[in-house]
Amino acid sequence: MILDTIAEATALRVTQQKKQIPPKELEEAAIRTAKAQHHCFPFEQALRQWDINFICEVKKASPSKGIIAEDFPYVQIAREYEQAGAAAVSVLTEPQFFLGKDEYLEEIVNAVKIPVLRKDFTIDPYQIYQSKLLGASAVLLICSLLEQPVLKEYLDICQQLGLSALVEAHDEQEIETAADAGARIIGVNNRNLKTFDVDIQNSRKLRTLVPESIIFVAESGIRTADDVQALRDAGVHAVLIGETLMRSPDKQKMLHTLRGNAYD
Ligand SMILES: O=P(O)(O)OC[C@@H](O)[C@@H](O)c1c[nH]c2ccccc12
Repeated sequence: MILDTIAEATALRVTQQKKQIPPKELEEAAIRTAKAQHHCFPFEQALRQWDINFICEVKKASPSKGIIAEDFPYVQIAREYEQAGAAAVSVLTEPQFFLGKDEYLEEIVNAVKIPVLRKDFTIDPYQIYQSKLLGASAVLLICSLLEQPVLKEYLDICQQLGLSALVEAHDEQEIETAADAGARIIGVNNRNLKTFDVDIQNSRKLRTLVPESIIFVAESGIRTADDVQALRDAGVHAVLIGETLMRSPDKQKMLHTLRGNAYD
């Protein structure tokens, strides 16, 4: 199964990275960085600004779609998202299956003012400390990769670092796990990471299971203004959109169209 394969590759990557910078050293540096900042969780705040808020993703490729963007001026793309009114940017850093890089994230953080989510497959606390040092405002925690006590432990580390966590759930059971662990932001993925099937109704169906005190993000497969409207009507706080924007030559115009106020 693809998710297990990606998780295994990630574990190998982290093992290699630990030889460069030992975990203790990385952890201490991240905690120092956090202490020098005030903890205001900008990612979380950004997702409660408007009736619906856009997290726009910078993604070159994916295992289900192959190469999405041949031409990949990632900093420029992030700037366009910001100019078009995105609430936050999501950056894939997984190198093998999504052709991401930590450097993309670092450069984008330095180029935009809106908060940046590090999209990677978190299976080790090392990656959370790393994300802090790369300048991310949030990390992704995928429920199906993390057992219950581990999820809670990772959320505590995020809290200590002033990092937000987007906790990804795919079904009723995972939503319960996420809420029990204390997630403040739950993302429901419309793409089943085991089969790659996309069903945009998934996040609508599961919306009512998440209390209003927790931010609800609908993720994946969002293509049209009607999709966005349906999710707005269902009361989601934010949508996470990658491919539709990455394939669009005019990202600013596409974001306006999706929002339902095309200026043409
Ligand atoms: O490109 P899309 O269909 O708009 O989807 C974006 C985002 O939701 C998707 O990239 C994603 C959601 N959860 C993930 C977990 C890992 C990697 C990627 C993802």
